[in-house]
Amino acid sequence: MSVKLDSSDKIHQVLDDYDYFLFDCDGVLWLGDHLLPSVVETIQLLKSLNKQCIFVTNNSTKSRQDYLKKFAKLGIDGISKDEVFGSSYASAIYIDKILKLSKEKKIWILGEEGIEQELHELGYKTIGGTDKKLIEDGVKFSPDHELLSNLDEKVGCVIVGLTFNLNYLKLSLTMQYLLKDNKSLPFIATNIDSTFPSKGKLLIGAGSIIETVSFASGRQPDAVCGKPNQSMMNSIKADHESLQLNPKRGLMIGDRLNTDMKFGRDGGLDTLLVLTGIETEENVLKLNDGNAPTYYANKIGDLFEYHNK
Ligand SMILES: O=C(O)[C@H](O)[C@H](O)COP(=O)(O)O
Ligand SMILES: [Mg+2]
Repeated sequence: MSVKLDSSDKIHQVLDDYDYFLFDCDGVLWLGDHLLPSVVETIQLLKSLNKQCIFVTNNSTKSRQDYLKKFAKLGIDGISKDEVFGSSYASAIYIDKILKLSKEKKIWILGEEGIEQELHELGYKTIGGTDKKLIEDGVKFSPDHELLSNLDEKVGCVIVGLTFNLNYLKLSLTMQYLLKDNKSLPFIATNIDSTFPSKGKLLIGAGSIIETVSFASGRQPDAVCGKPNQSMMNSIKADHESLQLNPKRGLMIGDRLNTDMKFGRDGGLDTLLVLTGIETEENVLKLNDGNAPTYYANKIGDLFEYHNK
């Protein structure tokens, strides 16, 4: 049964019990560009107590560099690039270190800038993505579009993530590359999140876009790099030996059960679910012990607000 963090005593105990606080972003720190209450104060409190704060997001639309700008813009200071892990970065590392794709090859992207930047940083050339040619206003889609019949022979891999500027041409080109060479190009998905939490509304998530091209092409992704996949957890543990040695000194904080909470649990960490994103208290209370988060709270800011009571 999950313990609700709704008193100063419980919060003080949590602050004593953990040295590493792994934060999900969408639905925990913010909703879009809307910062959630007492987030800045909570991170300042944890840093003042010499706690390690690490940010682990499945949102592939931004690179780690872009997230540093967003943190600063929202007043969350003192965050460094090696404290940020995103599914765009995890996917780029997968293509480079696991697939070992030649830098002679190009990568077709159905996604936003974050994926482009992380791949470019590793020396890869990309096509698709934010290419303006693919979002020509007022241009009626034609199956005879020259790009559909002139696929780039240098493309060696397809990656799909959350795409805000989505259209039929991009979906169709992605499908052509997934079918190319007898369906032999590696198909990488950034994350499985079916929905995207925004202020006051739930939007379509990366997972739903990936399912669209997957269903159409008759292919399942060869790899899904975001949470709950442990690749980001292994990178974090590789950088933080004492967490590797004692994962129980780590607390994974998130708003989604099938990504964040599973990611933490599979990594051997304890887990805290906050109710400012995808899940409801009702969802949590009906869970059996095996899948129930260690703790839950109304919002992450309660760590600060109850600490000061
Ligand atoms: O659709 C998506 O990609 C997700 O909703 C979003 O990215 C979740 O990001 P996170 O909560 O892991 O920061
Ligand atoms: Mg989230």
